Amino acid sequence: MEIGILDIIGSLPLFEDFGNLPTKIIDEKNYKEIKNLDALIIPGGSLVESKSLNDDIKKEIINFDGYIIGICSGFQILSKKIDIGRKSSVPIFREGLNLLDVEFYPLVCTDRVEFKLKKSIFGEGIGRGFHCHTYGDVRIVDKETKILTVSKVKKLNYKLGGEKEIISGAFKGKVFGTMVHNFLDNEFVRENFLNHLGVKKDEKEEIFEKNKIIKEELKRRALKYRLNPELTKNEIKKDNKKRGIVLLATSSNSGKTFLTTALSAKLNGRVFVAKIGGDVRDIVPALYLLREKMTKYNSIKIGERGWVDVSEFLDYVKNSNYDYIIVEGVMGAFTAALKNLSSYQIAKKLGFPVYVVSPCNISGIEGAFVEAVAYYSLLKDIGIKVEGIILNKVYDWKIFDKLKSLAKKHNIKLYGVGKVADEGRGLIPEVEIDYESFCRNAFNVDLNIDIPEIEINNNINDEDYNFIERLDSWIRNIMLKNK
Ligand SMILES: NC(=O)CC[C@H](N)C(=O)O
Repeated sequence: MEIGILDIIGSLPLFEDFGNLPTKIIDEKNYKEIKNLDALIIPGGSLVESKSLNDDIKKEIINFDGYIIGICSGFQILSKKIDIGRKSSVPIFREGLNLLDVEFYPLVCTDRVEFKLKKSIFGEGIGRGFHCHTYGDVRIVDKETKILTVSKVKKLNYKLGGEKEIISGAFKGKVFGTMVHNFLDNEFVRENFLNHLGVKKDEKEEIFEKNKIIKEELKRRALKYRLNPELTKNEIKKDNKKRGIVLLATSSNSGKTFLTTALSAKLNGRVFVAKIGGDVRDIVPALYLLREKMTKYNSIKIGERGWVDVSEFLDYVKNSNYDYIIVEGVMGAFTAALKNLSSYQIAKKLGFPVYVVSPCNISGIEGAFVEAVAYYSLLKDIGIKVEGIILNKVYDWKIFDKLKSLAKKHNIKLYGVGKVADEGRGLIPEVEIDYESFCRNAFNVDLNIDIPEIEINNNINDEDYNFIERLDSWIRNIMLKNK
């Protein structure tokens, strides 16, 4: 039994376990072997956005007569066409392989879901998994293609609504696709599939053995190691310390995702990235680069958005063997503070040191610095350990240097990250993202910040946050000085 997993530019072959079924890596070099497989799994990623499939690979997949299982991006490329024109006034269609009579349109969903599996070679029943996509409006356009999965979702396009059922998967003949990550990790799904393939107990063990070996190989091929070959040898634990930070911004669109990715690219050690709130799409580039799995611990709840609460998160990272924990905030640090739904409140509960990220493209470098200093001071007042400021999208280093000297005089650590020369569509997370290009750009960033040791004691200080009072006393102090 040989089950292939596609490992090409833009794919996420370790984003989930795929039931531990893959036994063979199929890449840009050995794609001719697809025809010898019993089944091919096409993982998620940015296969459409990265234009990952060349004509030769396309041909092999189209002519393959075994089972094809596409997950998320892997499902999208099996379709007729995908409109990736999110935030565009006209659709931007990309052609799929036309193996399923399905069309895709923009619909953001990042929920953990329960899905109903319709009768198929995977059996039928209720399973669990998660959604993490931008183009998730699945429209079946021909009767020959049937519904495979229906997911229960609560949040679509960022809006929390009531619970709703949406079509999340389709199949026709031996071609299957679903938007549900962890689909094959549902034991009944995997067992039914193996039974259908006629796999007996011994052979199943063999599959799992081979799977362990190829997973190690896939990890070695992570973009992080391809970019930093020296880390392949050195990446051993130096000490038992855990280091970590939270990136809090002065606004949304500050480039936190880019910085999280940039940090993940160069750190020498095991890196765990997490997102405050539900938008796990933001940490996928880092997971792409590191070739780490998406788990429920990668998203910290804020109100009803997100996957695990702070205490569950802290327990998990405390008992993990990660060396670095990088947490990305959502929106600005104080957005929704009066509803007790802001990133700074989560950062405070975590107790990790914070960097203030301030983008220079709206109020200029000077304005960005002023805003960042205000945030810095208020966060400190609130009792958060602020480690420094990162000005992002710096366009003039002379101006930056002047501010840096000033910051130094006041003992504030100030870092700058230059503007990315050409921010094409594929480099804007909210619009369209090509993981390979985004991560390569992030790797080129020169950002050498201190990541302090953290103490995780999980005695969460559940004080009743009264933001207005905090703000009041902070303003009073400023006004006093001005008198
Ligand atoms: N997780 C994924 O595979 C994402 C698929 C695709 N890039 C989307 O955003 O819709």
